[in-house]
This record gives sequence, C-alpha cells and structure tokens, in this order.
Amino acid sequence: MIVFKSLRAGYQGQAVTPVITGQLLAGSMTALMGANGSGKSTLLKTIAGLLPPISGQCELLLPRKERGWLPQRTELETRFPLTVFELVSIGCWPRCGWFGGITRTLRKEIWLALEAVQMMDYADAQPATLSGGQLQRVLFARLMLQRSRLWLLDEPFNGIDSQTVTLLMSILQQQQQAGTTLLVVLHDRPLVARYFTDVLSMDDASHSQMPTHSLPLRRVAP
Ligand SMILES: Nc1ncnc2c1ncn2[C@@H]1O[C@H](COP(=O)(O)OP(=O)(O)OP(=O)(O)O)[C@@H](O)[C@H]1O
Repeated sequence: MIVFKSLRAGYQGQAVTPVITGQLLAGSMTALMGANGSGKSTLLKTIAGLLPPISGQCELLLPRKERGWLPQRTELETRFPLTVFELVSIGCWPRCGWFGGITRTLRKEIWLALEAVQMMDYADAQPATLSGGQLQRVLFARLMLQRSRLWLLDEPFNGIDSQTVTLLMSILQQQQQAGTTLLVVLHDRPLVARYFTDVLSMDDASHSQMPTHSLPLRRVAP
C-alpha cells in the first residue's frame, strides 16, 4: 500500500525525520511511535500529500481524497458555524461533491455513523460545545463516511477516557477488517501492545531492519 524508499520528511528543505525505508501493507494496522519532535506528524502529513518529501520517496497509488487524515486536536479549529450533523456530512463530499447535496441515502449513512460513535443525541450541537472525547467520536464518524482506504490518525486518543478509547478502537478494528490501512500515532505502549500488530518507530533511523525491543509486535516489513 505504502512504500518508503529512503524517505525523509520535513519543512522548507530541512528533514526532521530519520531515513525511512520499508512498507505498510494494505489492510495493516500500524502504530507510529517515537519521541516528541521525532517527526511523526510530519511523516503523516507527507503521506497525506500535504508536504513534499525532502528526499527519497513515499510511493502510494491512492488519490489524495482517499487518504483520510485526522490531525492532532490542538491543530483543529472547532469554532465554525456548523452543527455536528453538518460536520459529519462533510465526510460525504468526496462522493457527492461540494454542491451535490446530501441524498436521503447519505443522510441515513450519516445517522448510522453518528450511532456507531454514540453521538446521535448531539446531532444539532455546535462542535465547539463538545468535550474532547465527544469531538473525537464525531471526527471518527466523519472519517467513516469518507470511505478512505487509508486512515492517518495523529494521537487520536490523547486525553480521551478509556471507554471512548475502547469504542474508537473497535471502529478502527472494523475498518481494518473491511480492508482499510491504518497508521496511528500513539504514545501509549500498553494500548499498542494490546491492539496493534505492526509498529513503525521513529526513534531509530534504521527501524525497518531493527526488532522492536520491548513490545510483542511484528516489524513493519522491510
Ligand atoms: N510547520 C513547521 N515548520 C518547520 N518545522 C516544523 C513545523 N512543524 C513542526 N516542525 C518541527 O519538526 C520537528 C518534528 O515535529 P513533529 O510535530 O512532526 O514531531 P512529532 O513526533 O509529531 O512530535 P509530538 O510527539 O510532540 O507530536 C520538530 O522539531 C518541530 O519543531
């Protein structure tokens, strides 16, 4: 699905990641781990197509609109004049177009996504009034509607209670079973050990050849 060939990602010609070589297989669920500032968010943005590689290549045959990217919540602006329902409906735009209108079938899908994240009661609420965990549920519902074949999630469980993490993890597992490829930035090692089979570590530049020491995890295939 994604092949990294001596990739370095960064900004304005300056690399901030180690050299990354290896691949993420289609339908895999990989935790992206590493110290603060090691370049995890930068790598996700590069895979999402928002930044050009500094050197090397990131090969994936997937149009940008099929790459679902969820930034860290600190990067999100929530004070826009939309309801939760309307925010989730944005996930339909790749399919119906900006001016295509929401058909009855799509409305039903939106309600089903809100139901999956247990946020139906908040459909008319303003996103800015939601708690962090509620907002994350809503953003997962939007991603579900996008039907992206690749989900790039940047610390989706930061500050989220364990009940919501369990709910959102079950959605990730369903997505993976449906064939979606997932790359998720996480710092929570027990959570990674429990749910993830693959780890991409930014702490070691030669990570794709190195075993993961402390976790019972399979390596990302070199
Ligand atoms: N827009 C930017 N322009 C230039 N440098 C940036 C920019 N955004 C981030 N950086 C720098 O790139 C480096 C990697 O940042 P990045 O946010 O990718 O790390 P991270 O591993 O996701 O960190 P954290 O775990 O703290 O979220 C840092 O040194 C940061 O200061």
